Amino acid sequence: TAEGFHLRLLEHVRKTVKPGDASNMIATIDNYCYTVESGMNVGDVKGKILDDIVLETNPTTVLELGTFCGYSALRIARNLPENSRFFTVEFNPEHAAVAKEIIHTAGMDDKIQMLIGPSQEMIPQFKGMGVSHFDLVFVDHEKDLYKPDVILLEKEGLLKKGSVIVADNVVYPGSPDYIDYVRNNPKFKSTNYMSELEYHKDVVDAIEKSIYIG
Ligand SMILES: Oc1cc(-c2ccc(F)cc2)cc2cncnc12
Ligand SMILES: [Mg+2]
Repeated sequence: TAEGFHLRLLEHVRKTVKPGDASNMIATIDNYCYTVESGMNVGDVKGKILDDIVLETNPTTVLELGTFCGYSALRIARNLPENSRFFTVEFNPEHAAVAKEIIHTAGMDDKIQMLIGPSQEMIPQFKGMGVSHFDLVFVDHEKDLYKPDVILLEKEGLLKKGSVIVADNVVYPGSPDYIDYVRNNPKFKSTNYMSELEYHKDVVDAIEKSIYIG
């Protein structure tokens, strides 16, 4: 069962990974998910779309909602310029503990700051941490929180003209209220990137990129 996936993945990583190498960690996680059991990481196919958007945006301040095991945190951090600030929020302490070890083993501690707690409580704290706004936000947590959290980010003044919101799973499992909100909101310009569910070629999923125009 998916229950305990993070612990089985961590055991596999401890036995096989080459420390200090983020790309090797990413490949190791993908290989485990293709050959042993799939986890809810964004994966390599949608991960490439995410990589391209990060490289195109070249963000200096980034937020991820939904760390899980740290896979997408590594994909994002790997493509950030020097002296950028990257925060990732995870509410599940067991997942966060696995992510912390995976990020540490990959040698990316100094690029990624993990916060453990509910996104609705974490988001109001960023101004006080010296964050003026986020250039890019990757939304990949509880699908029912996509819309309220993006609304909260705007309310907190954490979006600026040109800020990019990248949302995973807008088809499967789907976040219909978020898609409806962001596509019908004149403050956002959205693009859909059709793809497939991680590690499942036969299941359709998509990434939505929404640029905040304020
Ligand atoms: O990318 C994702 C995929 C799935 C998921 C659900 C059901 C299923 F059968 C397969 C995969 C769940 C997620 C929860 N949070 C963030 N991302 C997720
Ligand atoms: Mg996802």
